[in-house]
Amino acid sequence: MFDNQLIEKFKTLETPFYYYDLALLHRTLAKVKELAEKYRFHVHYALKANSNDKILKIISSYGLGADCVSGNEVLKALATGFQADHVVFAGVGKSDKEILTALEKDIFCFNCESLQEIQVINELAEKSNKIASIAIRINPNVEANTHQYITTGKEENKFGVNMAELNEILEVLKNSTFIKLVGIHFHIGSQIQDLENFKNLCFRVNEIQEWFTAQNIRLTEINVGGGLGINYHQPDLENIADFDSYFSIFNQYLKVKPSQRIHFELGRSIVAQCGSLISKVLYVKKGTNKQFAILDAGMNVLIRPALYQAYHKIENITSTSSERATYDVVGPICESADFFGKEVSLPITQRGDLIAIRSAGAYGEVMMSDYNLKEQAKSVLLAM
Ligand SMILES: Cc1ncc(COP(=O)(O)O)c(C=O)c1O
Ligand SMILES: N[C@@H](CCCC[NH3+])C(=O)O
Repeated sequence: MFDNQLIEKFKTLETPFYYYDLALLHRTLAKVKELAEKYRFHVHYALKANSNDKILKIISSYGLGADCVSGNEVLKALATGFQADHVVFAGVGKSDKEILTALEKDIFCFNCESLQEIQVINELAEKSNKIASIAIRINPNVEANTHQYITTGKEENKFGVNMAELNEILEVLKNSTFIKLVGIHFHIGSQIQDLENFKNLCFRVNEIQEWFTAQNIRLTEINVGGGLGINYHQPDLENIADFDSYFSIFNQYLKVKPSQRIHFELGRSIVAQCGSLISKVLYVKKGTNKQFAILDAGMNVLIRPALYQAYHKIENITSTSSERATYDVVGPICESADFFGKEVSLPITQRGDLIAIRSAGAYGEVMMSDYNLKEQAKSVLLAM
């Protein structure tokens, strides 16, 4: 992944920084585009995974739509080249201001997550003199087999509405003259590696579609969300996610009518592998039973290990030692949760070595904070 020329370049840069391999991003997007065209699927990139301007401009240049979860994401998507009529807007807590922004910009569709939200959108659309297209986000109650914090499609999650609420929602929609129901939306969770879960989602969507047909409601847009997982353990072996298998499941198992369009909202699988957090070893400290490699990046720069006990592959990219030792790789923040990996085997590591924390392109830079008033990491984008 990192050749000598790149490592020499890294040595000249101030750490920590997020490095993005743009050549890999382009290859990933070319694959997604090829399959989307093959199956006539509509893929929206989930901005929440990474909203770096340069990355967004590259993604929009492949003709993808945008999946946004705030008014600011909607504005950012438009500013970076996504077309308004390819923007979907989800979120359990859309503020009035955000809804008005999205109405003003004539986005494609609101993914609505409650009866209350539908009522507010109707009122605001009337005031704005617009008709809002909406999809109802339904909890399919399908297992995602992922971390509990990133499971979203179960009845106990705060997202979407449950099937039992649909009759009441349809009643409200009858009187909501400034709303047009165009579709249904699902998202069962993130970092899903067992593709069986998506197959189960298809079966559930088929049942739910039958329910709508029985109510005599015609839907044109079926949005199955995102969630395709990536290989955090072997990023070089599988640097492009298995989009072939993923899309072919939906092609095979989702029953669609000729007038219907299938939408996806992919985040992690598009940007995770092209990003690495590059950090410098400040100190190697010996504890009673272990040694710590203390980096200049902490949980404020990449919070995933602290928040979800997430695994990221850690590499010492400058050590020349052929001997190895075990280190807890930690950050400088005043929290015991501030670690990137425990008992990590690395070549003998010294002050000044550069450490790469891999697969950090998704939910890395976007979740950065200035906790402890530590400096935030910059981003370095190269197509080497
Ligand atoms: C509604 C919705 N759509 C899309 C995504 C993107 O998911 P992922 O990055 O796992 O593809 C998320 C995040 O989980 C989400 O909540
Ligand atoms: N932030 C999470 C993913 C959240 C997905 C958004 N619904 C992660 O780092 O894995």
